[in-house]
Amino acid sequence: MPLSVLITRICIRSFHLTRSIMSARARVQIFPSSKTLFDEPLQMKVEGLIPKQSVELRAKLTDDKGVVFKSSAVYCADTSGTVDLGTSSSLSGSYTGVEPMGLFWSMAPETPHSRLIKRDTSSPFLVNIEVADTTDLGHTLGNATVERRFMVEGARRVPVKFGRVRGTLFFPPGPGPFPGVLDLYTLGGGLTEVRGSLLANKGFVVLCLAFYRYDDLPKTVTHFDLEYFEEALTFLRSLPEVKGPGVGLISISKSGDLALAIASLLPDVSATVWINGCNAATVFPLHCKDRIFPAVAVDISKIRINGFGLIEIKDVVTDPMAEVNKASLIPIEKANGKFLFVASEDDRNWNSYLFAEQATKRLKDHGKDNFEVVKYPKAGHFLEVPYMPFYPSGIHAAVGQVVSFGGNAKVHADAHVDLWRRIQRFFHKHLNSNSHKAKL
Ligand SMILES: CCCCCCCCCCCCCCCCCCCC(=O)SCCNC(=O)CCNC(=O)[C@H](O)C(C)(C)COP(=O)(O)OP(=O)(O)OC[C@H]1O[C@@H](n2cnc3c(N)ncnc32)[C@H](O)[C@@H]1OP(=O)(O)O
Repeated sequence: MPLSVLITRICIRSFHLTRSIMSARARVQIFPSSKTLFDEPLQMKVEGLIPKQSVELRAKLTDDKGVVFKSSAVYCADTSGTVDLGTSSSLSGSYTGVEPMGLFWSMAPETPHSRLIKRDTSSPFLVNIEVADTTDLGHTLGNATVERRFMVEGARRVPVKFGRVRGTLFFPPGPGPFPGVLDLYTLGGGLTEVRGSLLANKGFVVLCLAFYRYDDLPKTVTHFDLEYFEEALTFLRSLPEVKGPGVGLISISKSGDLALAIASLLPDVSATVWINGCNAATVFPLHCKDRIFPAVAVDISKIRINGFGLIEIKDVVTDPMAEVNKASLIPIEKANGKFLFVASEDDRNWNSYLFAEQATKRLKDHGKDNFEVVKYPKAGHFLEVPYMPFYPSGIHAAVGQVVSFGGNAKVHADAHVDLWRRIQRFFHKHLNSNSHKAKL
């Protein structure tokens, strides 16, 4: 190698070395604290950088199934050597622009098509934040660990085995009584505690209910029985901490039709949140004493492959209003409580937007106005809690293969934040609670 090239290389290396030594003490500041609830925003600042230094911020967590979720964003420090995520723009990476919580909602799984899994919400997620030089040396300049918790101090998590009922109960701190909410998740079975544990922090006793493939519940099902949900509601209402008689329901996807049936056919359900569900029984028949709601017909010729090579099943569930599906429709006009229908306009799992329209038309046709509707343009199927990593595709429990769930990451993340406020407001309003209202 010619001497001049060698000297140039040594100079470049020592320049990078000096830069990284100079900024090795970059401080990552987290406000209000490095220990926050999963659904709480936080502010992050990196100080002690070289003025105008280009850095990459990286976030990483490992979920309860061992899947690593990561995000990164490139920033340019200001003239005082600071990157403030509340005001600085990400120039490239997992997101661009000013996104104070971008490092959280834009995390993507290393194992493609994975959903962030938290099995036991009594422990937090630990998110590692790293600040790295963007030069080819890529030195770590600073780091921090952020704890994202699911339960406030004093909240209680109690696994439930009562009669046939299986799930987990979450109690807010204090003696109560609090309004009760039954949380139903989606197809695939198991138990999902994330939404329920966070909702309990807002002043509700929440029973996250498993309905199959969990503990000693059946591994597979051929139909659902309304009586199981009745047993769960009776149990929830019987708790001294629960203010009755009216309770709330929250559902998503497949459990949307279950929630409509529970609210319409069982007594004392005062408020039902339906997120991207259907207005007719789906996938499995629903047995309700002597009445059976058959599953709405599917047309698998409607399966298509989208531009990313992913299966799209949006039109596979046929129109619930079609003659062939009349017996599957849930008679929601029988419900005495209130409904919050939430529909994502880019739901590629099924046409939840149409189903919400049909449900509200049915209520109006029966002279009822006991509902609110919120629609999210460009949001996808899995609407969850704030800052949940976007889940645009995954293995579908009914299809057994990866399907597209739709949505735009940024719009979907904003919908999470907006919806979470609406859900709390809706439950506080209709479940007669005066506590926590001030915060909303
Ligand atoms: C072009 C060619 C195409 C060909 C396709 C042909 C297909 C034709 C069929 C067409 C049918 C079309 C029907 C359309 C109907 C559409 C409408 C249906 C309604 C919906 O859309 S519902 C939305 C669907 N939702 C999902 O799919 C959920 C997303 N997916 C997932 O969550 C997961 O991937 C899934 C599917 C649940 C499976 O994940 P998996 O890893 O297998 O399982 P789990 O992680 O859930 O469970 C593993 C294991 O852990 C136990 N478990 C669960 N929770 C807990 C807990 N909290 N604590 C402890 N243990 C837990 C669970 O019981 C499991 O134990 P096992 O012993 O059973 O392994």
